[in-house]
Amino acid sequence: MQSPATPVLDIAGLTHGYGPTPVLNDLAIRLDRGVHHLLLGPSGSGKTTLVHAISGLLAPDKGQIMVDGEAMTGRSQTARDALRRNKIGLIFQSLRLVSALTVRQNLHLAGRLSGHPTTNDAIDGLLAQLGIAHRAAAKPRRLSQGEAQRAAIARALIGRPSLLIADEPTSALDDDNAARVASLLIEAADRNGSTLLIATHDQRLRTLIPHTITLGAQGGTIQ
Ligand SMILES: Nc1ncnc2c1ncn2[C@@H]1O[C@H](COP(=O)(O)OP(=O)(O)OP(=O)(O)O)[C@@H](O)[C@H]1O
Repeated sequence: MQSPATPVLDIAGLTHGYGPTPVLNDLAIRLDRGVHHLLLGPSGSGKTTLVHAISGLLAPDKGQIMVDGEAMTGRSQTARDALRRNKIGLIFQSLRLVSALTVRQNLHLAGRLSGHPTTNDAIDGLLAQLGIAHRAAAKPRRLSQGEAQRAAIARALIGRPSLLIADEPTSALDDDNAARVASLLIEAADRNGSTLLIATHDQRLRTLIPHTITLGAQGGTIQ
C-alpha cells in the first residue's frame, strides 16, 4: 500500500465515448483513502463505462487514471490486468463465483490471481467476518442468494484491495436487506483497509454513504 496521503483513486481529464458524443467528458475524481463514495447517475450516464475504465477493462480515449499511486492508463492490457488484480476488488451483480469450486477454493483462486496467495485460516477468518464460515465447503449453487453475495464480497476482499468496487449490489433488495448489504460492505471494506465505491441507482444508500459522484451532469459532480 502507498502512503496514507496517496489518493486511492485520482482521475484527471477522463473522456470516453462510443460515438461522436462522449459518455464521460473531461471527468476529474479524487477518492481519499477510507472515504467511501457512491457513483450515482441515471441509466446510460456512464457508470459502467467509468467502472470499466477504472478497472482497466477498457482503455479510455483520453485522460489519466491513477489507482493507489499507479497508472491504469497508458499501459498494455496485460499491465492493466495485473494492476486490477493487485489493487482492485470487483463485485459484479452476476457474482461470478466459479461453480465447480467450493467457496474456500474460490477464495484461494482469487488470492492466487491477485498475487496474494493465502491460507485456509485467513480465508476462514474472512468468511467468519461475513457470517458464512459454515458455508466454506459448499459449492456456489448450494448457497442462498444472500450467502452467494457474501461469498462474492469475501472473494473481492481476499487480496486486500485498495479499492473495492461494487456494481448495483442493492437495487433488487427491499429496504431492510439493502441497508444490511450496504452496512456489510462498509464494515468489510473498513476491516480490510479498502475504500469502497458503489455504482448504483439506489438513492437509499445516501444515508449510509454521504459522499457521492454523480454522472449525467457535464463532466460529473463530486460531493
Ligand atoms: N460497447 C459499447 N458500444 C456502444 N455504446 C455503448 C457501449 N457501452 C456502453 N455504451 C453506451 O454508452 C452509454 C453509457 O453506458 P453505461 O453502460 O456506461 O451506462 P450506465 O450508467 O452504467 O447505465 P446502466 O445504469 O443502465 O447500467 C449508453 O448510452 C450506452 O448505450
